[in-house]
Amino acid sequence: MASIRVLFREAEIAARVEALAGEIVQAIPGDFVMVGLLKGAAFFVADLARALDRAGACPEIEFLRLSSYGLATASSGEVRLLGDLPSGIEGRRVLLIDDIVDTGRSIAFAAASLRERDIGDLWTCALLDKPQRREVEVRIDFIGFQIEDVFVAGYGVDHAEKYRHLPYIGIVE
Ligand SMILES: O=P(O)(O)OC[C@H]1O[C@H](OP(=O)(O)OP(=O)(O)O)[C@H](O)[C@@H]1O
Ligand SMILES: Nc1nc2[nH]cnc2c(=O)[nH]1
Repeated sequence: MASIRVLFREAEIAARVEALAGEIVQAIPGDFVMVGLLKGAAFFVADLARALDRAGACPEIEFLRLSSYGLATASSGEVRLLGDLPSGIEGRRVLLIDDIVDTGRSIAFAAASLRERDIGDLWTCALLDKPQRREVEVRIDFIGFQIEDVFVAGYGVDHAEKYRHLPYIGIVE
């Protein structure tokens, strides 16, 4: 059984999510759709949506379900689409949201898939960013925290499907 060393406590995450919502409403006035990447981004999307409401936005919420890591701690190199959006995203402005950007493959795959549907402007947001690990070039407009090359879990992020339920984010050791 792995152990988890706390990296970001619940209150620290909440404060950063609140600040990110402020940055997002400044940059994206008007209507937009949040598109979260399941499963990892579920908690982040839920908290960010409520923070966006407090900041004065009223986004719609959709999800795409992708998988790349499976039970492993390294990307399979192949992103699979396990669950798609309903129709009707054409022409909409989208804020694409993931919990973590590592190689960049998952969010780049999702961004490409959205662009194929003729959406309006697209912004990207990640709670955690590991820039040292990037293999695919992708622009992240809103970043919660930049972290080193460590494997993390908690707050929706799993290690072999465990630890998503933790209210904090920790390093898997
Ligand atoms: O930048 P990348 O190297 O693509 O890694 C980031 C992705 O890896 C995790 O997803 P995972 O495939 O583990 O699926 P999950 O969201 O269901 O946990 C995480 O939620 C990101 O979507
Ligand atoms: N759980 C988990 N999934 C990831 N996917 C890409 N990087 C990570 C990570 O650090 N932790």
